[in-house]
Amino acid sequence: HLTNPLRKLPAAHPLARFTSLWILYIRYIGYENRTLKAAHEKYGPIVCLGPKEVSVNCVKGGIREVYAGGFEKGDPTGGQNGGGGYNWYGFFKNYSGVDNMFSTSANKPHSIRKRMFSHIYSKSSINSSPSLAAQTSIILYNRLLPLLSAHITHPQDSSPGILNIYPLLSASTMDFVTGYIFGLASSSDFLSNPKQLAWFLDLYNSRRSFNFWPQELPAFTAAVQKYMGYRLSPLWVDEANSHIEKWTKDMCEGARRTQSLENEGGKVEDKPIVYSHIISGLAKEAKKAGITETTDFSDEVASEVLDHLAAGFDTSGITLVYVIHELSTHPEIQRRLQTELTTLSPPLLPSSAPAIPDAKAVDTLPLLHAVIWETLRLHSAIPGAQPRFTPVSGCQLGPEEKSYYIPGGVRVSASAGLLHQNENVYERAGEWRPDRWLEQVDEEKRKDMESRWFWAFGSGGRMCVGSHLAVYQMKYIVATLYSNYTTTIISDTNISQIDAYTAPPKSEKLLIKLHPQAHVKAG
Ligand code: HEM
Repeated sequence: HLTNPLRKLPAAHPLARFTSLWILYIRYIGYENRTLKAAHEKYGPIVCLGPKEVSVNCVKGGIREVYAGGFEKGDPTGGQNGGGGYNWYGFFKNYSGVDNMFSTSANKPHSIRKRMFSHIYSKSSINSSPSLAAQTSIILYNRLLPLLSAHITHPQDSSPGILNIYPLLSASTMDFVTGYIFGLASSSDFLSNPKQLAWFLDLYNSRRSFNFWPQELPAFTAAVQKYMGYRLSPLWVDEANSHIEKWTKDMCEGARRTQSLENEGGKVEDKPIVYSHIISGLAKEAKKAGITETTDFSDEVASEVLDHLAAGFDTSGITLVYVIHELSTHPEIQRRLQTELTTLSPPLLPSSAPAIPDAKAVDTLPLLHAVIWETLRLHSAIPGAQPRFTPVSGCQLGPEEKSYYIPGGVRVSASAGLLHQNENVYERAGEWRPDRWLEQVDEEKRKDMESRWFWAFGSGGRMCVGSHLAVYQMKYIVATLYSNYTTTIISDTNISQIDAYTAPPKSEKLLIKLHPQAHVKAG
């Protein structure tokens, strides 16, 4: 302890300087986000969480150094020959340990993989993709709108128009993301298959509370199982993972078949954009590395796309449920949004099908943009800590007036949920106020709000690759819903977010009532 430079930092708890058991316990009981919030409020922008762990909550001396500075996900001082140490994201490998971009420990292999995807997920590719436009039209007009209208005319087990909107939002985002990855013919169609949707969500969500042991203490978890025959994570979690993996491989296989038929007049919406790209990207990499024989990339491809579809559907679904909750509790903003949506041409009404308004037109609607951004700020789908490790040589962290030397191999993290609470940047930060994004502010203030402190998608080399796809689909879904309906709350009990890295509502539901607008004919 006496030689540990972290002893000079304010400690989040008296035990934190001496043992990591305190922060492990906080994580085990699901209190990490609220504990870090209280610690930063009390002690300022840098706090010690354990003998080899700190949390930062500032831009300069904080996220700028750690994330823009490219600190690695894996501990560079650990493992054999260095570089192979603990990596919190190793938990996100699929197919019994096959890495993907998100789980990759070191920056070098990560950036090779990321370069493969940057183009297809760029804003210009997303906004101008004929495949994605065709998929959008089909998902919105042939699936989402008929389903909403059926809730009015044939309510399943409640009064007309009353429904739990959350699973429907997850279904929409899954259909969008898998559509873009695998092509529509090989993707999920959860909006039309409620049973399949329920099957998937049950498998996916049931695993959430079993992350702690394999993610925080993977070596210990494996040792307990090996030597004591005791599973700290139940067997059915592995079984749920296997089902999801098998389902993903089936979609890969579908995309492979579509791709091989591409020259035979396939439909534009069936083009497997991401899948094709990764196949050709991996083949190019293999060629560069001098590998000439045909290599089977199927596990690598599936591990990668499984991560994209999980990251993409869950986070966007969570954001959307809060968009709808906030709009339903702010009827005046909902009305202003509906007025703004009438300016779209063609309008997003069933009578316009199959034509949809241009992606750029949807993207530049000022209030829609403000509503999405304010929700990403206040209800970040990933509000939790994003851990990295300090480089071997160590670094200086903390605000200019009081920075500290941090040695190599220290776990360091920041969180969107805390950065977005800065009152100097976001006044009345606890309130959902989309108008803050529409107010006239000076250039510096705008940069603070929009880029320096806005962290819903992270920052630096490992920030979200799917942010433009996320914003694209969320804007079209919200625009479609509010072009046709008004929403009010029926029950929002336990709508607040769970205390976790990815944070859906505690209740996993939001009961709303849909009120058709005058032009909507029930069908
Ligand atoms: C509202 C929606 C979304 C939010 C809030 C979000 C947020 C984030 C954040 C914060 C990270 C960095 C996490 C960390 O380093 O710990 C991330 C990474 C990532 N996201 Fe998203 N995301 C969203 C949608 C999507 C979509 C639609 C995709 C689909 C492709 C996607 C794919 C990924 C991938 C592959 C990474 C890892 C990137 C890398 O390792 O370089 N995300 N996301």
